[in-house]
Amino acid sequence: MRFTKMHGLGNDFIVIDAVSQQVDLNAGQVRFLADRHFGVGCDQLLLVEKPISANADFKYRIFNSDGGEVSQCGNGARCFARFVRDKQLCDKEEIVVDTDAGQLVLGIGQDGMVRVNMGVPRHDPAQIPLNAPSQLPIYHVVVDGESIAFVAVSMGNPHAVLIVDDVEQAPVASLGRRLESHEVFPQRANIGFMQVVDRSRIKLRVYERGAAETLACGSGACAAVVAGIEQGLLDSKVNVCLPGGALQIDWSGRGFPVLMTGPAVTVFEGWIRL
Ligand SMILES: N[C@H](CCC[C@H](N)C(=O)O)C(=O)O
Repeated sequence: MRFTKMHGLGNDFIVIDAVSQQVDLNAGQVRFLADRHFGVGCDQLLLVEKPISANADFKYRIFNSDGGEVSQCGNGARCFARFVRDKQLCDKEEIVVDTDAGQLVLGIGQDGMVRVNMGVPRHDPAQIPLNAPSQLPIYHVVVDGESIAFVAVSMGNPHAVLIVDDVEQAPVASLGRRLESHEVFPQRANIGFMQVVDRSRIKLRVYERGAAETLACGSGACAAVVAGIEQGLLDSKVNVCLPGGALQIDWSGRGFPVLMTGPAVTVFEGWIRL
């Protein structure tokens, strides 16, 4: 099976063309391919498939390194666009992809940066999903006797955003792991730790569902900007500084889509027998 190794700000992917080759992976095979010692190594594995909808060009499927299939991956969407363009699978200015959470629209600019319309964020607990009786601006859960405040939002995948004074000092590994699988999130969640630098700049670290802390999280960057704007802390155009680099996130408010712009890099091509 042919694959391409790519990354978006160090959030790395195995990308597989499942249009021109027959691909049928089970969770164990995904875990093997994602393993950084016994396999190829990646945070997520992405499949490029034939579309479901009449107006779409492809179906975009995403698997975390723990083998679980999920519905959204922002950095992966940029790599998806770069992949289909470089492989000459699609030469359209705008590429429409079906995902399990709706459609994304991808475009590659003259500067080589990739723009993604990440869709409209969802706040209803049932759509996140979140075990809460009603929609609140801030939720609280108790972890090890401490009350933790967070903003909850779905970008097609569940996110909890914590506002912290200093991301470098934030307990990303310990608290991120506990919150990721907290019972308040029936499908687990991605946990973002956001430091507001000013109204147009944040620092962010993300403990990802099914992958632990990554160098960058595209949907997490979108969720953090939405949370910051909802809390009145940010303007509509925000530079998000992640450990692996920076993304530009734009959001005009409820009912509007979140727009993400950033790089996508091909590292190497490979072939593996499963
Ligand atoms: N861990 C995420 C999927 C990958 C998201 C991230 N890599 C991104 O760039 O959005 C989840 O389980 O929802």
